[in-house]
Amino acid sequence: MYPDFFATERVRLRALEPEDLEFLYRCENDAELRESGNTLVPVSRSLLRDYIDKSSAGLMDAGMMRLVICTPEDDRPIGAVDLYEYDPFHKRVSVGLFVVPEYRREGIAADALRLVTRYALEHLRLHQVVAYILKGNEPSRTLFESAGYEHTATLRQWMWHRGDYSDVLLYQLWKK
Ligand SMILES: CC(=O)SCCNC(=O)CCNC(=O)[C@H](O)C(C)(C)COP(=O)(O)OP(=O)(O)OC[C@H]1O[C@@H](n2cnc3c(N)ncnc32)[C@H](O)[C@@H]1OP(=O)(O)O
Repeated sequence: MYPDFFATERVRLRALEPEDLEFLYRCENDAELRESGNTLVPVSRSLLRDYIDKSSAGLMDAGMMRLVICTPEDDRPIGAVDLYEYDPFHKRVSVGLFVVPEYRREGIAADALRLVTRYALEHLRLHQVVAYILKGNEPSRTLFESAGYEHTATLRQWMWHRGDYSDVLLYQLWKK
């Protein structure tokens, strides 16, 4: 049987819907997520509405895609996983994800990361998936290592984080 790339018993990954606007708005303007990302200004609802409209283009056309992480029972959005920096020549893509605090430590991110990695390598037939993790982000390091990613390089002083430049660790998982 062909694998289901978008569901486990714990999570379902689905495309963005117009109804996700308020969830996205909350997350994009969340202080914790902002500090681990590259957002410099508050994100407006109008910008996000446009983003949702265009999100159906898919990874191959848009170079990026966001999947909403949901509870399988009621489709409630509890996180998101992004594939971005898609490179069709070198056949690689970057991955990033978050889970809302109320649903953490339940294996949600572990399932979502495994699903999206498998989707990228098996269904899209990419050669590798890459992740950039702030050096101090221990939960994420363990999460990615458990999913089979290897720490292969360190980008020194790569991101401004909490008043100082922080190293960023490059994690890679490639087809062996
Ligand atoms: C490339 C990147 O995307 S890096 C940025 C990642 N995103 C963020 O840092 C945003 C804020 N943080 C979060 O959204 C969440 O804490 C995440 C995504 C890091 C983890 O989400 P969760 O759903 O809680 O992770 P999950 O429950 O699947 O944990 C998987 C494993 O990761 C590790 N882990 C997760 N959270 C923690 C923690 N707080 N402390 C230590 N280890 C942790 C553990 O090994 C865990 O397995 P275990 O519970 O069997 O010990």
